Amino acid sequence: MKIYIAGHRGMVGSAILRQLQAQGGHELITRTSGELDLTNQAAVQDFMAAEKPDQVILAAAKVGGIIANNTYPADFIYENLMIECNVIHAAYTAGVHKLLQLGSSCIYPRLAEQPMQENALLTGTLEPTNEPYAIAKIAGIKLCESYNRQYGTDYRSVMPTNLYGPGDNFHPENSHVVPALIRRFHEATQNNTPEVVIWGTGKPMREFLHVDDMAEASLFVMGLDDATYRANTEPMLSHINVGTGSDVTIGELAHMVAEVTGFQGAVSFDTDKPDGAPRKLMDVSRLKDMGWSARIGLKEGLTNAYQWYLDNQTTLRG
Ligand SMILES: NC(=O)C1=CN([C@@H]2O[C@H](COP(=O)(O)OP(=O)(O)OC[C@H]3O[C@@H](n4cnc5c(N)ncnc54)[C@H](OP(=O)(O)O)[C@@H]3O)[C@@H](O)[C@H]2O)C=CC1
Ligand SMILES: C[C@H]1O[C@H](OP(=O)(O)OP(=O)(O)OC[C@H]2O[C@@H](n3cnc4c(=O)[nH]c(N)nc43)[C@H](O)[C@@H]2O)[C@@H](O)[C@@H](O)C1=O
Repeated sequence: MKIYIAGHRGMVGSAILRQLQAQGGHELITRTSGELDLTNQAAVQDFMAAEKPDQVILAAAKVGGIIANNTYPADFIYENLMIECNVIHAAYTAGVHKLLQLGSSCIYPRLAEQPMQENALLTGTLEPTNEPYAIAKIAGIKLCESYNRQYGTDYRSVMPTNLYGPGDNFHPENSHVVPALIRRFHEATQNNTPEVVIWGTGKPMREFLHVDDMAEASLFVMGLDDATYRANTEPMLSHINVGTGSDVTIGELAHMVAEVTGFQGAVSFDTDKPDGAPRKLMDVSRLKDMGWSARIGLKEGLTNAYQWYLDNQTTLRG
C-alpha cells in the first residue's frame, strides 16, 4: 500500500507516520511544506499525478490556538481551504480511491447540545474566535461528501477534539492551551516565579485527547471496511467524532499541569483574554460502537507530553 501522509512533520502527522512505520508493509510518501506547498494547486496536481498513492491522509493544515485563530483569520481560512481543495481534488484526478482528512470539533455550533453529535453540524452559529478556521474545516467535510456522491470515492473525515502530546507547538501565544501551560508552568518553576497567569476565566470546559490515541483512531477509521463505515455514518454525513468522552475546566487543567511540572505557586486568571466556546464535548458513541475508545488518561498524557517537552526543548518549533 502506497500512502501519502500530508503534514508528516506536524503533531498528528508524525504520530500517524510512527504508527504506520511500526505496522510495516507500507510505502510511505512524505513531503515537507518547503518541498511541496499544498496551497500551490499546480504543484499538488503534479505531485499527485507523479506519485499516484493508493491512499492519502490529510493531516496538513494551518493550526493554532484561540489567539492565533483570532489574530490571523485570513491565513486560517485561506490556507486551509486551499490545502483541502488542492489535495482532495488532486487525489481524485490521480485516481486515489481512499482518503482521510482531519477536521476539528470547532465545526459544531458554539452552543451545540452537549455532548455534540455528528448531526449537530450546520445547526447553529459558530464560535466567533475560530469561525474562519471552522468554515474551512466544514468545507473539507463537504468536499469529501461531494466527491463521494458524484464520483464514488471513499473519502472519510475524522473530527478530533482538542489534541496534545509529542510534537506539539509550544509557542507562548500561538499554541493551544496544553502546550502553552506546560511551557509557562515549567518556566515559572525554573525561574521561581510566584504566580502563573491563565487566559480567560478558567471556566470553559475542554476535552483533551492524546495524539497517539488520535493517530490510532485515524488508522482505525481508515481501516474500516466500506460497509461498516457507511452503516455507521448518516446517508449524507461522512464525518466521525474522535475524543475521550469526558472534559475538564481550564482551571482544573491548569492545576493538573502545575502538578505535573512541579509548580508550587499561585494561579491567576487574565479575563481580558477570550474564553472561546463555553464547552465542546464530543459524543463519541459512534466510534465506540464501531470498536474504538481512547486509552490514554489525561494525567498520564500530560506527564508524557511534559517529558517530551523536556527532552526536546532545544529543537522546539514555534
Ligand atoms: N492540534 C489540535 O489540537 C487539533 C488539530 N486538529 C487537526 O489535526 C490536523 C493536524 O494538526 P496538528 O498536527 O496539530 O498541526 P501541526 O501544526 O502540528 O502540523 C501541521 C502540518 O501541516 C503542514 N502544513 C501546513 N501548511 C502547509 C502547506 N502550505 N503545505 C504543506 N504542508 C503544510 C506542516 O508541514 P511542515 O512541518 O512541513 O511545515 C505541519 O507539519 C489539522 O487538520 C488540524 O486542523 C483538529 C483538532 C485539534
Ligand atoms: C483545537 C481548537 O483550538 C482552538 O480553540 P480552543 O478550544 O479555544 O483552544 P485553545 O487551546 O487555544 O484554548 C482553550 C481554552 O484555554 C484557555 N487558555 C488559558 N490559558 C491559555 C493559554 O495560555 N493558551 C491558550 N491557547 N489558551 C489558553 C483559552 O482562553 C480557552 O478558553 C481553536 O483554534 C479551534 O479552532 C480548534 O480547533
